[in-house]
Amino acid sequence: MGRNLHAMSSPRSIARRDGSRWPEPYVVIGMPGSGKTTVGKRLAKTLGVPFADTDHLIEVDQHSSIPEIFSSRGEGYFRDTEERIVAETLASATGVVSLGGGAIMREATRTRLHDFTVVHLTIGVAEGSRRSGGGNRPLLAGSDVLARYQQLHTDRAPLYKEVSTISVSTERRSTGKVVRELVEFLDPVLATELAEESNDDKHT
Ligand SMILES: Nc1ncnc2c1ncn2[C@@H]1O[C@H](COP(=O)(O)OP(=O)(O)OP(=O)(O)O)[C@@H](O)[C@H]1O
Ligand SMILES: O=C(O)C1=C[C@@H](O)[C@@H](O)[C@H](O)C1
Ligand SMILES: [Mg+2]
Repeated sequence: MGRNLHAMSSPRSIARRDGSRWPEPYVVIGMPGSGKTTVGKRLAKTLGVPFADTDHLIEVDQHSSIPEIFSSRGEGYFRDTEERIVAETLASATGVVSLGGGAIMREATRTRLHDFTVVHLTIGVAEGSRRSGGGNRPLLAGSDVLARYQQLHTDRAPLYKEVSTISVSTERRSTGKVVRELVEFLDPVLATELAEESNDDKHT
């Protein structure tokens, strides 16, 4: 296991590309900009399982974008909605589920996550805040992004740690590399098959 990946325990389920077995979803958590959507989508594609992103499901449920929900209803309303959507999604989803960056702030959500294989994507404060700029993240909109990102990181780091099964860095590493490492941990049989396929491709 490389220095970029730390496993706290074994995965609870094995997902196969043919869809034969994945009794419960893998859940992806991490700071804004850590790559939950990007890595989650690619991981699901590689495993051949469905992908869901609770930020997107909240927007569908509310017929509104996340910045609009924050500005018209406030953060408390957003967090209540998020807690409900995360609970519904975890109760019914299979495959890979990426959560919003702050979902783990709710104790009820952390308690639910104790039953799942949780992948924590980590990122340094400088790179994470650089990736999170722009207007689409209400908690990080405007100026002083670095200082606010640092504060969120300090507040949340112990909460991510509390619920994660495995943590992997996405700093200065391609999405493909991160996904390959995750598949080696979550489904070693598939990882070997994929490595063999890629070797065959190189020799044909
Ligand atoms: N491994 C990577 N290397 C470089 N850039 C990346 C990597 N992974 C993601 N990014 C870029 O970082 C930005 C944020 O990624 P993404 O939207 O997947 O993060 P997120 O964790 O889902 O964020 P949020 O919490 O806001 O939903 C995107 O522009 C994406 O292209
Ligand atoms: O870190 C956060 O608190 C957030 C992250 C995003 O994924 C969204 O869920 C929303 O912008 C809040
Ligand atoms: Mg996202």
